[in-house]
Amino acid sequence: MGTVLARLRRARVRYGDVDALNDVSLDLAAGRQLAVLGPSGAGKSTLLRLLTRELAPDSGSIEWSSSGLREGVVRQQPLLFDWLTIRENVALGQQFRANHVDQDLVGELMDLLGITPVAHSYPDQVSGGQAQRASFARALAIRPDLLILDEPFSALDPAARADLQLWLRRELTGRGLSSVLVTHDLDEALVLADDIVMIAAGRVTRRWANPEPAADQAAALHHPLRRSLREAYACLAPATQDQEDPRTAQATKDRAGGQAEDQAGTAAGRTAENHRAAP
Ligand SMILES: Nc1ncnc2c1ncn2[C@@H]1O[C@H](COP(=O)(O)OP(=O)(O)OP(=O)(O)O)[C@@H](O)[C@H]1O
Repeated sequence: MGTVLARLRRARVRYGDVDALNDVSLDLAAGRQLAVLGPSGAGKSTLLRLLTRELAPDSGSIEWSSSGLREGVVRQQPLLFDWLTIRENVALGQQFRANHVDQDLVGELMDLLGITPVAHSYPDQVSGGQAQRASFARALAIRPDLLILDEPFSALDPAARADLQLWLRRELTGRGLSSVLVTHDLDEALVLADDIVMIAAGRVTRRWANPEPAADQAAALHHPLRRSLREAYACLAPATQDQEDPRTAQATKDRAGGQAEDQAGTAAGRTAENHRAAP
């Protein structure tokens, strides 16, 4: 593995009596995408707050490869300023950081994200998908080394979500960026992540390497790691076990070989799992 941007070692964060994170060790490698899965209250947001430096560990450590690393953040809601146009919102991160706006880059990102037609609109005049695209453009406009993504697709409709996920994967790879994505969507993790960790009760409980991310959400349904992720997640959140995802039901029907293929998938999943995420 190449350069490590950030290294957490045995990090612990407490809020009063609550251990929100406990004994978490992770490497964020340059050019790799990490997905963090886990049920509600597992500690995912707390982990992101360490990475955005809003918090420091109570014990253990977080070491950065450089003090000048740039982090772009995209959250569940776009968090745009209502009194600024979409273009002004996109440029805002640059303005804050450098007191200078690279208008060419802003224009290029808006083109890439398909929001140039709404450049002069205000946030309450655009769709939720367009607003979230503006939030991605704003994060990328600071030329980040690391993108921190806190369920950035969860408020989007399925078509916009799939579209933006594919766009993001291409951009992350094309620009050589690293990302940390918190998501509840296993298929999203399979599309976007090279490494996947599961957190429960503040601890990392499982790690997977994903040597071949799925091409899209439909391909994720047949991904060799899917069963393993699903089983691990179901153990943590029993309610999800009974709720058959309609996409899974269709995928199951599609499988001609049924059980034989399941076994092959599980075996392949195990092989991929053995190639574990560091450390
Ligand atoms: N400011 C706070 N004060 C006290 N306890 C907190 C605070 N923030 C989070 N917690 C607790 O810390 C634990 C981890 O919370 P965190 O928000 O990191 O979980 P999460 O995995 O992001 O959950 P969700 O998926 O619901 O957003 C939970 O038990 C939560 O109740």
